[in-house]
Amino acid sequence: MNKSLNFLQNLIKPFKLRSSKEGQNEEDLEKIAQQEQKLFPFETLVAATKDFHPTHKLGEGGFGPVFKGKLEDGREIAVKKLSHSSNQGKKEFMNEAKLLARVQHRNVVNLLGYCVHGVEKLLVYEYVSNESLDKLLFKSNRREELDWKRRYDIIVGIARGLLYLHEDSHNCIIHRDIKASNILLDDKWVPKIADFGMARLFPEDQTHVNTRVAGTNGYMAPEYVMHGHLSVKADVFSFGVLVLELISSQRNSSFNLQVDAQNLIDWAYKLYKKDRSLEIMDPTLASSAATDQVKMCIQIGLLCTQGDPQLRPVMRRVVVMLSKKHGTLEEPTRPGVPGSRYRRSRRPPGLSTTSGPSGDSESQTFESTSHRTNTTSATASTSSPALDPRGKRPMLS
Ligand SMILES: Nc1ncnc2c1ncn2[C@@H]1O[C@H](COP(=O)(O)OP(=O)(O)OP(=O)(O)O)[C@@H](O)[C@H]1O
Repeated sequence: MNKSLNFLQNLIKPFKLRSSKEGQNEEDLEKIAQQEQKLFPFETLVAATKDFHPTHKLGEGGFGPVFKGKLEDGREIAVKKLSHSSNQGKKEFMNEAKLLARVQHRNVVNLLGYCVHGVEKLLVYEYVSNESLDKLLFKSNRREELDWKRRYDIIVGIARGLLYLHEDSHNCIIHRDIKASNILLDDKWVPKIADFGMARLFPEDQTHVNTRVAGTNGYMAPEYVMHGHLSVKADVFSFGVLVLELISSQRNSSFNLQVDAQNLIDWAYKLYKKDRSLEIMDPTLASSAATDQVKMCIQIGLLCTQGDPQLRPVMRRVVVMLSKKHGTLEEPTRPGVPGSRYRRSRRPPGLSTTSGPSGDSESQTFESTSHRTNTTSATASTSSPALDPRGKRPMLS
């Protein structure tokens, strides 16, 4: 009896082995497929963030809270829990997130993957260790750490990241929300553009909940605020504002000098016309600044913020201009009046929001609103000027 049992067991052994190996293989394949699809299991994110513990919270943006986490393999991540107001279906969200996870550039915050769990939709980003640019530039006493060389490298890095989004990624991505708080710096001061592609994830984005107190942010191109005309030139405008902010350490939106100017770019333009543009420079840069380079960057900032979008350079040209040691650049024309991404009340998307015909958006007071306008980010064709009323993709007019 024992003999025959042994015989039987020996007969079954190889099959048993094979089936457990197959099981292992299946598991491995599943893992590979998950990695390929950039799909994170919810439990992995729960474990990484200690169940989204408040002490792990990095902050809260218009799209929801962000938590710091650590994966089992040691990688640090930032997990963004999207607010439930995204009406996007699961499948569509996954498709869009998968697409965005393919966007990879040294100057863009990498989206490592995503997760859907019940009603929860989460995005998993690489963790960027230094502060966001606005905190360093405007809110801390660490401003001096940003000497001219660092600021110049940051300007060049943002320009390259934007060029990639506009021209070199698989789709043209118009960011629509370039501003100092959306630039994260890593431990080597490399700037990384955050929050790209959000309009793809919030297609009905006029329902986007924004819990923060709204205010003028002063980065939005006038043609976009007033007429809903969206093109890569809207990002170029915001980039120009950012360049001038980086040089002056002043926010365009809360520009408060006792000078005869509406805002920072207006002030910079007036001084430029008098050949005194260097006066906008942050005094802490005096010892580190290469004045010719600073002047050139001011001129580039002014070229990018010109009122007429046609006259603004594309990012490829900006990157070339920044790489020039010397050489003449064209003369900037009058700057446009920047607007705000917030509006007073809900109006049909695409219509004028905050800035009146007089263009005095900077002097207006904006009320807190529970809705964000459709101005986050879009994927579009470079030549598409008009805005998709659903806020997702610009359409050909
Ligand atoms: N990948 C990341 N690495 C490190 N910190 C991050 C990362 N992404 C976001 N954060 C931090 O999380 C906080 C919230 O970021 P989030 O981008 O959601 O909002 P925001 O930029 O403050 O506002 P908005 O939604 O208007 O752009 C910020 O303090 C930001 O610095």
